[in-house]
Amino acid sequence: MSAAQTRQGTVSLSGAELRRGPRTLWSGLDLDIHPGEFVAVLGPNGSGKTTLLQVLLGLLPLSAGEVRVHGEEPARGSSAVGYIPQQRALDPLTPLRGRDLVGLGLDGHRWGPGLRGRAARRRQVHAALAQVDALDYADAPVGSLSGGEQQRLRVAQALVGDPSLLLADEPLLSLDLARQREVVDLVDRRRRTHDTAVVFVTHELNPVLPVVDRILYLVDGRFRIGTPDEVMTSENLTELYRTDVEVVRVRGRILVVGAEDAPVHHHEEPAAGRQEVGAR
Ligand SMILES: Nc1ncnc2c1ncn2[C@@H]1O[C@H](COP(=O)(O)OP(=O)(O)OP(=O)(O)O)[C@@H](O)[C@H]1O
Repeated sequence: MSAAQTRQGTVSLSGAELRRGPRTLWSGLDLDIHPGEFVAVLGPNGSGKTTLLQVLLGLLPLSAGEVRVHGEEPARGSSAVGYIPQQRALDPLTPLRGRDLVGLGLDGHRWGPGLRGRAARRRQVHAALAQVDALDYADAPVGSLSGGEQQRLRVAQALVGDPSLLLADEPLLSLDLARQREVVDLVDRRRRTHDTAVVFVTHELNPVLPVVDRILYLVDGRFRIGTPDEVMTSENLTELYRTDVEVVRVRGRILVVGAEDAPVHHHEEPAAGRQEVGAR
């Protein structure tokens, strides 16, 4: 990576605007995301979180402003960007093994045919499976695996191309607390060991709170960007939701009261050993 690209950050949005039909999802968005940084994207349904990932993937152009990923316009199929799409249940009858699913993350990238390409590919898939501790079930049909095991494989699929930017769209959906923590830990470990920048769309802030650096909170065209302590205040959320909202901190967790669709988990029990707020 060149010095200019490093200075610019992994992701750079300036004056970014996205309109869909008559709606402006967001505008005037300035955000630089640095190598190794963990950014959580929060917001109610339809606030444009997935759309933001689509822009960073090069699938959707901005309506106005500029976006750069690694200093360049985002390009579809870049191996420098790993993507965990929103979870769809895998067909229980799908004939894929875990190993095959992870290998799909390499297709369309850099492996040519031939023996050397195949051996390198096998090594790469093995390393990604090892990174998420999924070697034990790598040869089982994916449809027979638990939700948590399937999610580990999706993380491995996103990491197999050795990306320097990881985009994750609600990767905690329908996982229990222990599995949520495992996925968050895997992603956190990856960005610490490889300096991979992370953009993590989530409805549940508390599971990522101990690892998150900054939050982008989108509500109906308005947004706030900052550390959890900067963003998660009653004043900010009252302004964003345009209704009285109270943000309460209880035993290191953040509860949002008053905005019915606020994407923060209200009911989970605190997890032992994870009491700190936004601390790294
Ligand atoms: N192809 C499209 N054409 C027009 N509008 C669209 C299109 N795709 C999405 N939208 C609209 O853009 C808005 C933002 O959608 P997006 O999926 O980004 O929201 P989100 O914040 O990810 O929501 P959720 O939490 O429900 O996943 C929604 O109102 C959606 O209906």
